[in-house]
Amino acid sequence: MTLADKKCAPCELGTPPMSRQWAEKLLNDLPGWGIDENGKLAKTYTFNNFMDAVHFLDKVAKIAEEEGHHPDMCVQNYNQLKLMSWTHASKGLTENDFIIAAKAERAFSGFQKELACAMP
Ligand SMILES: C[C@H](O)[C@H](O)[C@H]1CNC2=NC(N)=NC(=O)C2=N1
Repeated sequence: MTLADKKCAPCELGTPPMSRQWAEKLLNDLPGWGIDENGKLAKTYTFNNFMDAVHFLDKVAKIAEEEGHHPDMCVQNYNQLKLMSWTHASKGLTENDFIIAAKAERAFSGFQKELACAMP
């Protein structure tokens, strides 16, 4: 089962964060993702315009709500969306963060196809 097919587990307060080496291993399956200066799993997506960034934010928001696991999301530089995920309950990274990232990747490839079809 790929990360994107998994479901997020409920975030139990105090669950220890995953090891750095496990995190590095899972990063191999997530092109363009990294661990930022705050220890969050992060990626910045770039779009053709502001509204595409906002529309993709909405798609990720629906995934997060469905999974009960919510990344920080920042629309920046008018056409970029930065996602930053960590598990508040663990004050660190857990597999949930990688599941959200993998689902965002899958949503992004679908969104790119949608945009290509819409192009005149
Ligand atoms: C009660 C609710 O499920 C929890 O507070 C969830 C909500 N979304 C969450 N999102 C993230 N990123 N980390 C959490 O610990 C978390 N906990």
